[in-house]
Amino acid sequence: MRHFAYIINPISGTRSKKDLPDYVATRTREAGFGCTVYSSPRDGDYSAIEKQLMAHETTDIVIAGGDGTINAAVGALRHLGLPFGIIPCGSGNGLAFSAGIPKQPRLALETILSAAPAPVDAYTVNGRFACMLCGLGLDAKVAHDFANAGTRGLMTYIEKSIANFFTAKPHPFTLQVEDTHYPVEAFFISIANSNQFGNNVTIAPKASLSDGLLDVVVLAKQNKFSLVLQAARQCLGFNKPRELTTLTSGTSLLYLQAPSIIIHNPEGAHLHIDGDPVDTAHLLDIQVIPHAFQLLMP
Ligand SMILES: Nc1ncnc2c1ncn2[C@@H]1O[C@H](COP(=O)(O)OP(=O)(O)OP(=O)(O)O)[C@@H](O)[C@H]1O
Repeated sequence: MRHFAYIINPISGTRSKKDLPDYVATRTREAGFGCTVYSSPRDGDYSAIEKQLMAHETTDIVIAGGDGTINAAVGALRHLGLPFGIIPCGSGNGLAFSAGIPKQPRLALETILSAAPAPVDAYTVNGRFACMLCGLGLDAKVAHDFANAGTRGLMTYIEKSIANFFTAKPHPFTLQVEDTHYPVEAFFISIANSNQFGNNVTIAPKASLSDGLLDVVVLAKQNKFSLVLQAARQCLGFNKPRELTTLTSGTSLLYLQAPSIIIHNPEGAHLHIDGDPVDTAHLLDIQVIPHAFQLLMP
């Protein structure tokens, strides 16, 4: 018999999750399966939960949280080889929405109970697990401010994005794909596995969750009006990915796909991984992990 483990983050997003444990347990048992409900560990240490998963002969792991919770749970538990499901309960829910998982927790649960697992890529940033989107510069600074804001949710995210937009300054970077080096001053660099930032705002509309490629988007130094226009063109899917070797210097928006990339970050621009702020580095080695885990998705 299938046995579902639900890992619920009590603080992600803004929606109350008070009734969620009872709801998922009742509905899962009604469907004829076993289940256990856990709270996500605040410190990201999943070793105690892992022991429980094995003791209960768990067959499926369902994460109710945002991208940060998915990152921590999948990074810690994917070696078990069990399929993951997502009930989107975060502020952005980029991976869940990229995978077409419904926003409503009840519908997401029905998808999980009936879906077949499909492989999804992930990647590492200097060896650290990432599954959705990481970024350097402006959006990472927003992630740092968001984490310190005291409130979560979309409105807080928008407020922090607007405040940072007006003060943002470009940073020097060098992109390295195989033997090609491309120096660029940029407001931000996003490296996406999913096709969006979250909340269905696309950053790399062509990004596939399972093509073995990362989508890299760079917004280079330009005036802020042009920055908005270029970002809008990218979000609306007007740009096509190009080879780094074909880009001329002075290009205001770079969009490329590669299985790995090295980014030199001499000024130590802020870094986020899956929406959570992390310590930055002067050299970032980013490598895709093809078919890193199985996701229950429509
Ligand atoms: N039991 C817990 N108590 C308190 N904090 C927790 C707990 N479990 C996880 N966390 C923290 O919750 C934070 C937010 O999680 P998550 O990223 O999933 O939500 P979000 O930021 O609201 O959504 P999204 O990432 O989709 O924008 C993470 O930084 C994580 O460390």
